[in-house]
Amino acid sequence: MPDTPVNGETPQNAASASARPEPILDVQNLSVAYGGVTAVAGVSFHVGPGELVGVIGPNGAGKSSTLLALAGAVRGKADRLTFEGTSLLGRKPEQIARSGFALVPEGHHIFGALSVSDNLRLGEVARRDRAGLATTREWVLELFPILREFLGRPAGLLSGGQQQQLAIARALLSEPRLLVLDEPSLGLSPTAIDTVFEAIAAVQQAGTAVLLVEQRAQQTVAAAARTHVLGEGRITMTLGPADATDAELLAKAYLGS
Ligand SMILES: Nc1ncnc2c1ncn2[C@@H]1O[C@H](COP(=O)(O)OP(=O)(O)OP(=O)(O)O)[C@@H](O)[C@H]1O
Repeated sequence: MPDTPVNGETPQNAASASARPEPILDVQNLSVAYGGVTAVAGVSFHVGPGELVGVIGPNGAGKSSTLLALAGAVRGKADRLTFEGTSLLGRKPEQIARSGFALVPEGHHIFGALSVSDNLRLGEVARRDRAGLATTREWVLELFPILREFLGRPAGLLSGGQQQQLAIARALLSEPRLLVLDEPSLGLSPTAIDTVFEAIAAVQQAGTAVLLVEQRAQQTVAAAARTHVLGEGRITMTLGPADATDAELLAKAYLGS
């Protein structure tokens, strides 16, 4: 697949833009700077309803900064930054989190002293529909059976992979329309990584849109409808599932060359 311009949308995408459904997340020309350091330099991409979209790239490419700007945790500038048609610019992280946008940040951010069950309850606080909540809880525990087994155990005693499952499960309990994951495979064993990727596929198949930031290029490209390669704050390529078997292309994408 050829390199794409800075905006990262393929020409085909651009041509069919009028035909595609309204994106759930629309990012146009997003930039993030920390003082004089530019971390994200004009990134554009979209996530359609129920789509899984990937973002890969080496350390320091600007992946986390992009997600933090979407979630309102750092201030970004953009021509357009909308979630379900509403601008995210200038909104507070807690407002964004309550609007159906769930970010699972890098690292697990679970509460180690609390039980698995109590950690899960924290994901339920904004839910008003108690009947629907019971269904979601059951679905989440089916996705991550290990959590059901350890409901009464302090979350700090779980393995890294189990803690990551807990963090994703907690986010799903808020019943987000968009689940945003920042490097969920980081530090996990190969088996735990497979479990996390299987769960992400199941989440998407259940109709939730997913924005997945990863360093596991091959698995991400295989799973996502589109995977944008980020290098030095810019989208340098956009890959499709068929590219997942092209080792040379993936290496080039990963090395940012
Ligand atoms: N709070 C900050 N203050 C100053 N510079 C920062 C800050 N956070 C990130 N940066 C810089 O911004 C650039 C992008 O960092 P970012 O964490 O977004 O990249 P990343 O692709 O997520 O990397 P990694 O995979 O290592 O997490 C890097 O040069 C980084 O040093």
